[in-house]
Amino acid sequence: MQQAKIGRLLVVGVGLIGGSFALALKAARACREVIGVTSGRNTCDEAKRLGIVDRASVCLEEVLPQLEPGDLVFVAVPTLAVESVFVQLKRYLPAGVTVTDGASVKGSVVRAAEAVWGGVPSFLVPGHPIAGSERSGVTAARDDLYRDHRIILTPLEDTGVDHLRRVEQVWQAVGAEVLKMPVEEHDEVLAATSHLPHVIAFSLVDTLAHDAENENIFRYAAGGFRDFTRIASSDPVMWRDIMLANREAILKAIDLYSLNLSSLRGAIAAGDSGALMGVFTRAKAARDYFTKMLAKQAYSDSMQAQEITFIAQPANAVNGKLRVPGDKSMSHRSIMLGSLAEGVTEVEGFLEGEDALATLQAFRDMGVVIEGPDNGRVVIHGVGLRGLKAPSGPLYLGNSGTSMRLLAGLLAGQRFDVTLTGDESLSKRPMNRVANPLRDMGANIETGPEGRPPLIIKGGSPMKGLHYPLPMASAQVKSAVLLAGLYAEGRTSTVEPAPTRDHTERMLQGFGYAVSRDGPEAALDGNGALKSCRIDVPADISSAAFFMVAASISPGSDIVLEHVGINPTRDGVINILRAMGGDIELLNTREVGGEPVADIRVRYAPLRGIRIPEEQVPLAIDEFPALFVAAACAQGETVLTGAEELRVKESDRIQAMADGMVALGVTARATADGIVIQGAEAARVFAGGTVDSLGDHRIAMAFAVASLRAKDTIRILHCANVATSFPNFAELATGVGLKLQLA
Ligand SMILES: O=C(O)C1=C[C@@H](OP(=O)(O)O)[C@@H](O)[C@H](O)C1
Ligand SMILES: C=C(OP(=O)(O)O)C(=O)O
Repeated sequence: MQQAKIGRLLVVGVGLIGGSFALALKAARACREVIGVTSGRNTCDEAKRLGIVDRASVCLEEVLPQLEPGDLVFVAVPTLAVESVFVQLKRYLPAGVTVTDGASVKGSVVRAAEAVWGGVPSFLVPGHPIAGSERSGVTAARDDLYRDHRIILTPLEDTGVDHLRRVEQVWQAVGAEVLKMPVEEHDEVLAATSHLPHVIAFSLVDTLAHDAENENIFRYAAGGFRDFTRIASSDPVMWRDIMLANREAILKAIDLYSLNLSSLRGAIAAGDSGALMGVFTRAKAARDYFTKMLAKQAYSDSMQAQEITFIAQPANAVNGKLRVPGDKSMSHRSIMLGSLAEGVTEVEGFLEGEDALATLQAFRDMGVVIEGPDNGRVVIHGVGLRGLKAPSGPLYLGNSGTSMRLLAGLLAGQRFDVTLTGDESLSKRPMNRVANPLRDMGANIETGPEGRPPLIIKGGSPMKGLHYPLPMASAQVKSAVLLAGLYAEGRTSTVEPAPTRDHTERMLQGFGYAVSRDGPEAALDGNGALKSCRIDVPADISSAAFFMVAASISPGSDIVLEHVGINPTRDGVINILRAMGGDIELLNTREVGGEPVADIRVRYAPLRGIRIPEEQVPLAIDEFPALFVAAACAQGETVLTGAEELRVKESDRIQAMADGMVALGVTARATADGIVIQGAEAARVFAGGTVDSLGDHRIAMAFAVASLRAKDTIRILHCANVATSFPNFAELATGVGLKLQLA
């Protein structure tokens, strides 16, 4: 049985909010008695009959003196009636009793307290449950109204620590999540998210109800009207009070909304289809995002937002045909170049993973109309090289290094200022590798300490072409410089120390922008134009790699990966697995939209350890976590060198994989620029155990694949970011034979 959190509960106002609190506390056995105070005898009787209160009274001053230290008073009357309750509390409330409230406006509660006590007393903890319904009154009370809902408390400087803790504990006892916020912030947030929608719903219904045609309007009103206006059935007194109590913040919200409504009116009047699509696609994306957040699915803000653990039980083989999601690198670039093109670009096969969605959202935030994604289809209404608009706030790029580095280049030559931010992992990644050459081109860019994000880019800097020999083999750096070159005076060229993925060069050419390529050098002239086109994004070889390794290490496996991009700057995983003895066949090889594509058949074959040729490293840079699992299952030693770049990915992938493999009983030793792995021939190479993916999608998926040769269950921590590159990994993996569960 749950321990009582408080002594007695006195609910002042036994309606939906107060009554539900009383019922929930009783259900949680968090208090020993509930006393209700209501304004009418009938409500008292009803509250007792419904079992909401143990006893009830219409007279607050009669009940208050009976309270003792440790008891709690919950004031749940309409906002403007709070002050009269406080007057009584001042006279009759015994010391040691805690008071909280449920009013929707906190500024007015604080003002009422100041009027009565001359300040906010330490025992008063203003609060607001973000739960409710259009129903009101004692009969609407429910014991689960607050379960999984948020409660905002707005404690003040003088609020007593014990009182605050008591209020927090009772809300938690009824299953609510407690947040804290300053009073002013609460009132502004609520004005926008709750009070304004009520104003609009009341006003819409009132407008239509007074129309001469109202009968027809209500008779034929379809689902939309019903959904939209549900809240106009709410309690008028409560809402009148809220409007008066939070007047300033609500007026601000109404003014902003009126401005937007009148510009939407203007767009409709002018037949401006672009402006209408802009508003509607942005709003749809925002609404979908919000639905995903409520469903606790990640979207651009994954690591902190949720915890996912993979539980991978030993499995035997993978079999079947599957198409993994679209290529991440190409998906990013399709949005970037489509936005800068003139005309409408249609993309098929777009990766609906968080990284690519972060890029998409960034361009929406800069005024580009983008329809979709809808089953991998995206339609981008390009604005031309000079058509981006200043975003209203920082561009948040989640976990995506590619988004931040390529955008840095593309935005360095704009006329507006912009700040690029990211999640905890991205905020630790080095950005001077792009900031330095961009500064050499004339850009004004500041980074955080040690060259880490955020990137603060000041617009209006004239850019000039640069010849840039890259200090490291990085497609992101190469692309950032070339994209900045689009805005530079004269010619910009890059020379890479080893071939890296060339999607930027290929796709620019697909958009009709001339890029000259000569061995390691790529060059373009600034101030040209991109012409819209169609893009077919093939399946991502980096995602396919997990299944290539899965099939290679588990006897009896035979798998076909359909429509995979096999660009020669990305095919290191095929070359390395083949060198280890892997059985990989490329079927139906073809060219789609300027990129080579094939169906890849992989069958089990015994692998042997190798010294991985350094020239393969950039061609397989993202596939090493999976390849290390293959190495652990190969006969003999595998040695990787020249791969120090792996240390600055979403995690330090050398250390993360070495630690995880050692935890699973494999002999692996991290070196400064690689790893040495002793392969084992046993049927079950990996012991069971727990490994930490450190929030790195590729580490998480690699250890899931290891379960095919594991003795016991592998638990993989912090796997939410798998959604950045491969949102349906678990579903596809279990479909072909892995035994993977999410917890
Ligand atoms: O340009 C790209 O799309 C990418 C380049 C690579 O990064 P580096 O350029 O840092 O090697 C790769 O690791 C990343 O996943 C995607
Ligand atoms: C390194 C990766 O991506 P990014 O640099 O875009 O975060 C990756 O996907 O493995």
